[in-house]
Amino acid sequence: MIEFIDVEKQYPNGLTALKNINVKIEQGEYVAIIGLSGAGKSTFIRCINRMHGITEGSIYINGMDIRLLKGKGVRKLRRSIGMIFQSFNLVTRTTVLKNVLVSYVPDLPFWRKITGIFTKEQKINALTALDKVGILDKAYVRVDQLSGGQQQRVALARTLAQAPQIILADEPVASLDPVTANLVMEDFRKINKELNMTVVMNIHHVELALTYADRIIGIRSGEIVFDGNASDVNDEVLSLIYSGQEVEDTSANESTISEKNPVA
Ligand SMILES: Nc1ncnc2c1ncn2[C@@H]1O[C@H](COP(=O)(O)OP(=O)(O)OP(=O)(O)O)[C@@H](O)[C@H]1O
Repeated sequence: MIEFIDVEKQYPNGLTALKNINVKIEQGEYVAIIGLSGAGKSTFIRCINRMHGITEGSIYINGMDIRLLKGKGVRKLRRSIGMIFQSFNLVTRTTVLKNVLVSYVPDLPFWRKITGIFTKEQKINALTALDKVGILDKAYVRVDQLSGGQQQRVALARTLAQAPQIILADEPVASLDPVTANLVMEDFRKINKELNMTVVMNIHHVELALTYADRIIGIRSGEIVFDGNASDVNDEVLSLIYSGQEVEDTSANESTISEKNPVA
């Protein structure tokens, strides 16, 4: 379980990116974080794996106060949490399989790191991860010969090979065409349901969020203004998240939603 208690995050320049954050995410949930650009979505996600430190409050992961972790503890935490980025973060001049095997590098003894020798079990796990995201046939293909969607699947397989309990995804489909974006979102859902991995994803595309995630957290100006089932998100909720208007103000909601078109 991920638990935020009275969390505040202030950047060194004085900007408060998160405030009064109290939220619990159970193991196996699929949560989409939505909100305007600059609302604090990336900051929220990056606090979970200590890419960003918080300034007030606590974050517990499976009962462990991650604020108390030091060097080795932080590295261990990050290995137990997969992270997927919009830009895939792959080594494009080498094969798909090698990119997935990279997830084992921190666990290798020094002599293996420099020789690049992986165990049979690691190779099987890497191939199994590629199979899970449907690109086993691409294992020996160079990454730069793959489409964007296939590359994001390699990134997902690399994360899976790490066997994390939690996957954080920062705009994972933002650079993909609509059809491929749906396929990748489908992969996330499959992994979430079949392997009971928690998925916490930032996403600008509201329609995709509502289609694939079970729970939506709406952040506005660093605060959670909506937290509920995807099926409970309606135009009024979207207006609250995206325009800051109160739910009662229905007359203005319609025009604001169509103007900003957050559901497109
Ligand atoms: N390293 C930083 N130093 C100072 N301010 C930052 C830093 N990173 C982010 N911010 C600010 O914190 C606020 C929240 O940023 P964040 O990236 O979390 O928003 P976001 O909702 O993910 O936005 P986007 O959808 O555009 O990625 C913004 O005002 C941003 O300018």
